[in-house]
Amino acid sequence: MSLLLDIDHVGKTFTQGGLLSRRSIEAVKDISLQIEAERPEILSVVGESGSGKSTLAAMVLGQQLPTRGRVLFDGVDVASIRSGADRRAFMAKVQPVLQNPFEAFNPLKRVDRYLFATAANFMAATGKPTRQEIEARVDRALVEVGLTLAEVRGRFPHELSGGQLQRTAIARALIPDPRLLVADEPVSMVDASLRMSIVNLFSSLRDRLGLSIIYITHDLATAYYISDRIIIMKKGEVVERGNAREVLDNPQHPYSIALKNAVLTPDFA
Ligand SMILES: Nc1ncnc2c1ncn2[C@@H]1O[C@H](COP(=O)(O)OP(=O)(O)OP(=O)(O)O)[C@@H](O)[C@H]1O
Repeated sequence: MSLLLDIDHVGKTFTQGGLLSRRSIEAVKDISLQIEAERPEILSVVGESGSGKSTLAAMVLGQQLPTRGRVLFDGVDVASIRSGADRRAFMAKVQPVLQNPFEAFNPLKRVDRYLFATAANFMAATGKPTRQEIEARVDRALVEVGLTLAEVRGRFPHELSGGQLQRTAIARALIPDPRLLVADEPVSMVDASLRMSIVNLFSSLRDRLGLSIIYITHDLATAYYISDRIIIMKKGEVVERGNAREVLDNPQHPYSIALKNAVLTPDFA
């Protein structure tokens, strides 16, 4: 069994304040978690605000370095990736999807410019691509998310709906052919009526492209619906983990039970 992602006893402590008022925050305590390379999956990470979900995501993305343990991607310690070329190769394989698509795009810049720039950047690793090759790559990524380049071409962010813009942001993440998406609250800013279509898109990307997705959310209903596995975090620790439906149908830890009761919807009843 080879591992795509191996989070090995990882912790992150932040230190804040000056000499006299120094205090430590253990955002992530000691988490181990693996995703198998041959078994693409959606892994949901849920927990209240401040439980360490985003810090864990930032360590997987190499944006924060662990203060203990290691994050291995495809067998390589993410903390050891230093050169620009290695960093670009890693980023091609592990892509973030942000919470707010309106923050991902400058309102004064046409969205296709971002897509072309991303394609040109990642395709440059194998020689200078032609304009046609870049457009074909961008169109392919947009088609994967249910859009086309013709629909997006020349548009500014405000000329697309929130759902279309989040799809475009996901398309941008797909351009380098990643193996893992790290999506931090990707539907919380999207209109409630469109949320299911975006999370369904994640399921279909897993099935069609063999992508694994770490789905960070407060929304237990969508987590229940699309995830294969779930971890429930509290104060930097995993308090419960397992098959998403089994955990959410029959939570064991008092915190998981409270979390479920707080958001009980007819879906769970
Ligand atoms: N750069 C930082 N410096 C200091 N403390 C931080 C930093 N980033 C996060 N923290 C602290 O670490 C803890 C975990 O934060 P984190 O953002 O990972 O939680 P979260 O579960 O993602 O919360 P939310 O759902 O609100 O995004 C919090 O106490 C937070 O204040």
